Amino acid sequence: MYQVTVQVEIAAAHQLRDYEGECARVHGHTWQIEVTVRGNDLDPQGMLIDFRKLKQLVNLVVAGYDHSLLNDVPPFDRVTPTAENLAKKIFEDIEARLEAPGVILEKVTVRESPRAWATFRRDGQ
Ligand SMILES: Nc1nc2c(c(=O)[nH]1)N=C([C@H](O)[C@H](O)COP(=O)(O)OP(=O)(O)OP(=O)(O)O)CN2
Ligand SMILES: [Zn+2]
Repeated sequence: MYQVTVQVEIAAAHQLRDYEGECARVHGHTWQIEVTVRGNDLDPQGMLIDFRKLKQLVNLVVAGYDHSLLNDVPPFDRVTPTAENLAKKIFEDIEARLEAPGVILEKVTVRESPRAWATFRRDGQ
């Protein structure tokens, strides 16, 4: 089994709702979004999926969040933009658009900083 991982970055502000502490105020992060796919078979070029194709897809999915206040961008106008919620939403959006036979989306990790991150993956995977 092979795994391929790519990472992209966005700059965005957010604020936590119903939260006691300074993170309830608007503040920003350079969010790192790490996406891992897996599969058993390589194409004739020896790739599970081209890094560039996967990065393009991730960039497409997160483009609407870059340089935004996440709390203004659906669904985060209703759902608090925690790293966990962002990871799940990005996972679902990538999964819906991933057109690569035999390539399965394994996990999405969203880092607010090098010291704090959240990962979403499907149960049992
Ligand atoms: N489980 C989660 N906990 C917290 C989240 C989150 O998304 N999921 N988010 C926050 C805040 O956004 C906060 O900006 C991040 O908190 P923290 O990592 O503590 O940020 P600091 O910059 O203060 O951390 P240092 O490591 O001290 O620099 C809070 N919790
Ligand atoms: Zn934050």
